[in-house]
Amino acid sequence: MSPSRVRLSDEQIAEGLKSVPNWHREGDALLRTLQAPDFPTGIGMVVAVAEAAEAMDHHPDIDIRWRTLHFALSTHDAGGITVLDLRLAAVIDTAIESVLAAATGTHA
Ligand SMILES: C[C@H](O)[C@H](O)[C@H]1CNC2=NC(N)=NC(=O)C2=N1
Repeated sequence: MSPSRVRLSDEQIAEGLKSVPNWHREGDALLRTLQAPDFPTGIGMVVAVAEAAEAMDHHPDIDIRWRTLHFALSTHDAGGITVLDLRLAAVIDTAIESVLAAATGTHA
């Protein structure tokens, strides 16, 4: 099994979460919930995340209800949280920020 698909320890997860402060752990998943400004922008976020996840070959669970997006990350093959989930969390944050900046015309 590649190192990236090895379940992380509680300590490793806690340490990794420091780099992705928008996320928190619940059991064997990393979770993030956010509000999009409107439904089309929320869908745009989902599309951007989907493209990034496909490129990584590591995919989030996504739930969107109007403007509320829920992301849950876990490595199914490992039955828990791996470094792939921490990497995907950072990738999702970047994708969301990019779509939001484009939608609101605010580029850093
Ligand atoms: C064959 C393919 O690489 C695997 O099925 C990938 C696809 N995307 C995945 N996504 C997630 N979240 N967990 C996995 O174990 C996983 N495995």
